[in-house]
Amino acid sequence: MGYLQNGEWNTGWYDTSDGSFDRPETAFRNWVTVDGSPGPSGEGGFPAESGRYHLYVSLACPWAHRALIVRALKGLAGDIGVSVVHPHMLDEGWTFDDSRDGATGDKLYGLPFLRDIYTKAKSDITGRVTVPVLWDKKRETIVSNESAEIIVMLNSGFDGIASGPELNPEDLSSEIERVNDRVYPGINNGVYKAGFATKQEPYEKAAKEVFATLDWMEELLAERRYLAGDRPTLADIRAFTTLVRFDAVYHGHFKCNRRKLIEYPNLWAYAREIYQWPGVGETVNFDHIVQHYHYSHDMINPNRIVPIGPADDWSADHGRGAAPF
Ligand SMILES: N[C@@H](CCC(=O)N[C@@H](CS)C(=O)NCC(=O)O)C(=O)O
Repeated sequence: MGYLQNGEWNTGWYDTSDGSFDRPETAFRNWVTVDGSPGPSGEGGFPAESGRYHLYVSLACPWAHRALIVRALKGLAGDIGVSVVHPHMLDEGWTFDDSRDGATGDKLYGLPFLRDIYTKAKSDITGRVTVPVLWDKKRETIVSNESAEIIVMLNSGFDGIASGPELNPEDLSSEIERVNDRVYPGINNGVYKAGFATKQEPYEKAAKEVFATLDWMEELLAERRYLAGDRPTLADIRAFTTLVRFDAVYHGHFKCNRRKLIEYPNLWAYAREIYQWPGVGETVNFDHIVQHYHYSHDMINPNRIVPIGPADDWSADHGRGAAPF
């Protein structure tokens, strides 16, 4: 674990001296658009082109996982390449060690560390070195390292190249926003707030919020098939990457242990359905997920014992009918 300061690597963990974890802002906020015009933030000059962009991901990371799922659902696997880091994130940060199954090394430049991709984009950069990264091979720079925006680009910035379902439909936009505004603080970031807390009070506040949010989602799914309505949207992808890690990692390692995902009938069937959509199961790597968290966070798990894990059956029939696409 560490961060870049003026392009130099420093080892160090987040400042949690007040007992709570605050997620830092993201550095690169440009957008791929159909014609290269600027998006809602950053600068323009990143037009959609097959073969031009590359994703750097960890298969352990829920934020990177969002991008991998949308890439798969939008039929972009042949247009956007992927490099996968090693699941252990220690003093060097994310590395391109390819010795573990599923880790690919840096397919573009053969660099040793993900931080080298950040300094290649900006030699004097200050900030954390996070996944996912959407890289532009032509301009040799980072387009974006904000997953919430990368998935919107993959859904709609590649029109004419992408196929597959519309995951950000205009008519559901206010519901998508309403759901995201609850799911992000409640569970996506909420599990981290519980897990990284170093004092009792912030831990309890976050953990209770996790379960209040899961209870709310469980009830919502009794009324509608997907979180924002009758069709799957980016809100479901954003929820799924937390749900799929829940029993394996967040329940134990992050102390979100009031209930397991499999104890919520609607949520568990819903999560299994998404897992079983064409292309999604292939993006889930439980070995990287379980290894990463238990091995990398030595302030939570100093002996690096990796638990044997639950035996949740993700391929069991979900009973919710045919896949929507
Ligand atoms: N806001 C970012 C957060 C990404 C993020 O925090 N990724 C984690 C892995 S799950 C990471 O790379 N952490 C490394 C670090 O913080 O140094 C996004 O959603 O893309």
